[in-house]
Amino acid sequence: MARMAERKFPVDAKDYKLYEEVGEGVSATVYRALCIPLNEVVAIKVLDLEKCNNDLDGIRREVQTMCLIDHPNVLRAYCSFTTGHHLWVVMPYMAGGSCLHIIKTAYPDGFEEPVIATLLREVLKALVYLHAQGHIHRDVKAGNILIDTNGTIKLADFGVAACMFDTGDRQRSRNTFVGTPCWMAPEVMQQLHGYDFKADIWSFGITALELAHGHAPFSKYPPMKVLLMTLQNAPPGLDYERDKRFSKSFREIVAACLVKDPKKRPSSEKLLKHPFFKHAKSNEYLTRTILEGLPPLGDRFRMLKAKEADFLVQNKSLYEDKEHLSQQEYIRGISAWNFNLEDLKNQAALIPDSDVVSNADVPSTSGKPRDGNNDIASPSESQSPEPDRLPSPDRPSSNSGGHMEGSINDIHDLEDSLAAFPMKPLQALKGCFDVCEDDSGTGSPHSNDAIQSDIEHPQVQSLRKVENLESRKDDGENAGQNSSLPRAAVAGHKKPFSSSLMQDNVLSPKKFLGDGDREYLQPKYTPERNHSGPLQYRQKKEIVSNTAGDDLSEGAVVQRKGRFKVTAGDGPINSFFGGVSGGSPIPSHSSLSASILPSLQCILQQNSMQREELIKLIKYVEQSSGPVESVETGANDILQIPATTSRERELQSQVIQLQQSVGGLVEELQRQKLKNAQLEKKLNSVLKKDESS
Ligand SMILES: Nc1ncnc2c1ncn2[C@@H]1O[C@H](COP(=O)(O)OP(=O)(O)OP(=O)(O)O)[C@@H](O)[C@H]1O
Repeated sequence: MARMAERKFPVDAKDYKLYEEVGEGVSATVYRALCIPLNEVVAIKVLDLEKCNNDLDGIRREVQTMCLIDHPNVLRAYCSFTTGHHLWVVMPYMAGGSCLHIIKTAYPDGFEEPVIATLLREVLKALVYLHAQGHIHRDVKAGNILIDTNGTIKLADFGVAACMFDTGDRQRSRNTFVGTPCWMAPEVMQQLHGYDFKADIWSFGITALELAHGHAPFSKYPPMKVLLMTLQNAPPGLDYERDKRFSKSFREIVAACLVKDPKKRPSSEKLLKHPFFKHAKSNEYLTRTILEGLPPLGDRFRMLKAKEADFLVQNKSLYEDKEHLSQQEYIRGISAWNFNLEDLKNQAALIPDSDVVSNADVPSTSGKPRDGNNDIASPSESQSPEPDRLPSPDRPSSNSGGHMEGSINDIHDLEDSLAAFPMKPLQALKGCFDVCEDDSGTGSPHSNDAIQSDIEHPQVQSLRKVENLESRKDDGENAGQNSSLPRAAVAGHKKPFSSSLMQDNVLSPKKFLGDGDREYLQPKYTPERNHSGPLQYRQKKEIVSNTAGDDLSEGAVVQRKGRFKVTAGDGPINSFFGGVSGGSPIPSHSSLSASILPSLQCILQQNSMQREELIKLIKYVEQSSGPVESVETGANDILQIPATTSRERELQSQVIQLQQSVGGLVEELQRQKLKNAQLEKKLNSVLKKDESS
């Protein structure tokens, strides 16, 4: 390290030669490059500051952290500098790429246990170091585990790292909703008491499953569903049936990490001593087993991009349909997201019940072979739902009741869980979807893309041209025309207004009817789809923009934040070049209303439903104080009111009990009246007798 620090990496773009693209994240593109004066191959992460919204603090933090890092398992930055509106971060080139890339290229069903143990041991070493330094990484996942040709493993990407020792404003970042949903710990989602480095342990457990299965649990679901499932379901884990190939110690370590109560999770230091790591081997073993025979990183990256482009081109017709565009938006799900009960119900209805089976709903003894694409892991953990699970009184005990029933149950599930959500997480869930800055063109006649093409560094521009040409070749005839659309042309796209109030047609129930739609939402390419994978998303975004072709009206370009980020410490979302300083503590009116409105609407909607039911109940109670005959009719009326929530059902049964007791009292009264009348009669006759005698 000391030797490296002595070498001075130049801070001028002219001193670097960019080669091919080797990776893409949400806000960055990574190139292999040559540092000319030092004659050393490096990786350069090029961040488009315009696309980073107001997260300049985050970027600064990432770069600062990366420069200060001094550990063999943590990727450090050599230097960083800005050029145009791009930030270049120069770092060691990890020629093997990320574990996610390797999985996608050659191990779609995951790695073998010794490989996993070796990878995870190295990652844990990085976490022990970071945690000891007071850092929470907050984005541990296979996409951020990089490997070099000699098998060295480094944990990368400090885009969302937080410092445990921060005070004041920065401390608040730990109450901020960041991370990638599938890997995100429940306490990070819930935002009740903040979180600490144990959040990384959860992500580490999810990463272990990702390495074992080739994808993270719930990765095929849209973000909101992932959030709900993570909060509601028992934690995922390794399944005895499906994961027979893995050892008991592997199952144990995963289970130890994926405990919902962060206090019960072991520290990184303690985990490192777990017997599971007896299976770990040398770095050289990794080179032999997972790197040998792989094409160079740049080629692999291109192949993956082409594969995804193919997928999108093949499904072009789907994307041309406006409704599907909305659906596509929904799948990508962030910027136009609406936190709305109806939408959540619709979402639930979209997911075939076979996919919606919660961990808690599947008996582990079923021994049923699971769909290889099913991302929901671990029936084994499912038998004993955790005590800290959100209450869900109407949770179905099984999903065997057929498709419709499954969907309906799931809707109830969602409703109940929403009802059970304390207000803060409710806001947090809303908050997890950034409202993008005004991309709609209302503020600026140019989109980011247009600006980008104007002032992009010439090296990046020329690489983009080559990339465009290549993608034209790859996309074949159909796509050629579209993919050749220059970015500047696409820039004319009117991005959807990013208010949180979604247009009515966006998630209208009518589009959830057809099976085709379901297929669309659960495509055959499921293993390929990973909502959290930066590469796929970005690729989709571009291709969809292109394939959308003529339809420039809406939904074609939606900017997604790969990590969800909001809340306490975060000020308004503003553009780096928008003239508004980042990190202002006072939210703008529009961002405030965008964050609060959906929650208020949701509450209003629920209130008005409850109000209707109450009016019916009051009417009934008024009627029931009338003649006895009307009681029965009234009771029938009551019973016909669909019981939508358990509270309503409770009220209904109370009313029925009251009716019954009123009926009983009336009968009793009549009996007493009769008795009285008889007594009166008797009394009268006695009196008459007395008078006559
Ligand atoms: N030093 C490196 N050497 C080789 N490849 C790299 C390097 N750094 C990053 N990559 C590749 O580029 C991809 C994107 O990089 P990175 O994750 O840093 O971008 P990001 O915008 O922060 O993405 P994310 O969405 O994960 O936050 C990585 O997944 C990895 O495949």
